[in-house]
Amino acid sequence: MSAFMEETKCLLPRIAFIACGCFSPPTPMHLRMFEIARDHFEMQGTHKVVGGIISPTHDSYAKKGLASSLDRCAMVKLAVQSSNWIRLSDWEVHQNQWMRTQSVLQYHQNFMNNYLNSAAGAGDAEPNGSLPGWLPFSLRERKDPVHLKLLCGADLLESFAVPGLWAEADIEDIVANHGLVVITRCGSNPEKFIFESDILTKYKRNITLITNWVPNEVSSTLVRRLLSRGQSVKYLIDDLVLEYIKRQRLFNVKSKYITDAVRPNHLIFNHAYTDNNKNAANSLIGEQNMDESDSPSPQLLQQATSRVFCCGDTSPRGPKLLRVGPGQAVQVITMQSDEKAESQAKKQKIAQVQL
Ligand SMILES: Nc1ncnc2c1ncn2[C@@H]1O[C@H](COP(=O)(O)OP(=O)(O)OP(=O)(O)O)[C@@H](O)[C@H]1O
Ligand SMILES: O=C(O)c1ccc[n+]([C@@H]2O[C@H](COP(=O)([O-])O)[C@@H](O)[C@H]2O)c1
Repeated sequence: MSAFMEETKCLLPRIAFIACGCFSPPTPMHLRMFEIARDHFEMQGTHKVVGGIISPTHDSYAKKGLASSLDRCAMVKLAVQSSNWIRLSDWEVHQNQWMRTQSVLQYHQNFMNNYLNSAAGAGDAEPNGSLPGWLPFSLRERKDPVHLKLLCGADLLESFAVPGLWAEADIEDIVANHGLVVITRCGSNPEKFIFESDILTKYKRNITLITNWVPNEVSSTLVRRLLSRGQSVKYLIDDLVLEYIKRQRLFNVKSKYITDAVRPNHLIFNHAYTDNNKNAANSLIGEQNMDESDSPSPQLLQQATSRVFCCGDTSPRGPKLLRVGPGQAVQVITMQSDEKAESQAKKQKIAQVQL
C-alpha cells in the first residue's frame, strides 16, 4: 500500500511557492505560511511541493520601516537556516529598480523551466558559474515542469483593491497563469474579497484559500515597534534574527538590546553576506564561494539614485525621481481605507503606522 502511495506521489504535478514581501524583519509567520501551504497540498494529495522561495522586495519600494535589502536578506538567510526547503532569493533586491510581483514570478518560473529543459550540467549556471541558492534541490529528480505559485497572506490579496497599486493585467496574469495560495489572516475575508472581484472570481480555480487554524498576528510592524520601545521581542522572532538586529542596530533598537559584548559564532556567515555585498557594491568585485543568492550585485550601487514608477503611474514623462516608493502608496491608501472601515487587519496595520 505504501509503495502504491509513493508511486502515486511521484506522479503528482509539482509546485513551488514564492512569497514576496518586505520581511523587515522576517517573522515566524512568514515561514509558517510555507508550512501551512505545503501541509494543505500534501493532505489534499493533489500536488507535490518541491520548494519554497522568499523574495524580499527592492529597497526602492520605500515602505515605512524597510531595512536595507542587505540586512533583510541576511535576516531571511538566518531565519531559513532551520528549514530544509525554504530558501532566499535575492534576485529582486539586485535589480536596479523595484520589480512588480508578476515579473518576479515570471523570472523565477522561467529560470526553473530553462533549468529543467537544459541537459544536466549545461545551461544551468549563472554567469559566475553557480546555481542560484533559491533553486529547489530536487528539481531535476523528475523532468516534468514545476509550477510556481504566489504564496501570500490575505492582506496582500486585499491590497489588489488599493486603487492604482497593482496593474490589472498583472493581477490577471498572476491568477490565470501562476496561481495564488492565500493564508487567512485575522480580520480579512478573502472569500468575500474574491466574490467581489470579477477577475478573481473568473480564475477562482487557481486560487487556493487556506484557513490558518493557528493564527498568529505577529507582524514585522509590531516587532519593529516593540524594538524601538526597548520592549522584548523574544519568542516573536527567531533568536538568530534578533541577534542580528541587535548587532546591526536595526529598527531604532533601544539600548537594552545592544549590550551584548560577544559576537555569536552563528552570525559570522551572515556578516559575511552583508560585508561581502557591501564590499561588492563599493568595489564591483565579485565574491567566491557563494551561491547566487549570496552574490553581490553592482546594481546595488545604483540604488541610492534609482528611479521608480510609482504604482499606477503611467505618465509619458517617464519615471519619477525616487522620493516616494510604491510601498509608501500602500500606507497612504490603506489609511484612507481605514476611514472606510474596510477590514480589521488593515485597521490594525494602520494603527501601527500611526503610532
Ligand atoms: N501573521 C501573518 N499571517 C498571515 N500572513 C502573514 C502574516 N504576516 C505576514 N504575512 C504575509 O507575509 C507576506 C510578506 O509580508 P510582509 O513582510 O510584506 O508584511 P508584514 O509581515 O505584514 O509586514 P509589515 O508589518 O511591515 O506590513 C505577505 O503575504 C503577508 O500577507
Ligand atoms: O506588483 C505589484 O504591482 C505590487 C504592488 C504592491 C505590492 N507588491 C508587492 O507586494 C509585497 C508586499 O507588499 P506590502 O506593501 O503589502 O508589504 C511586496 O513584495 C511588493 O513588492 C507588488
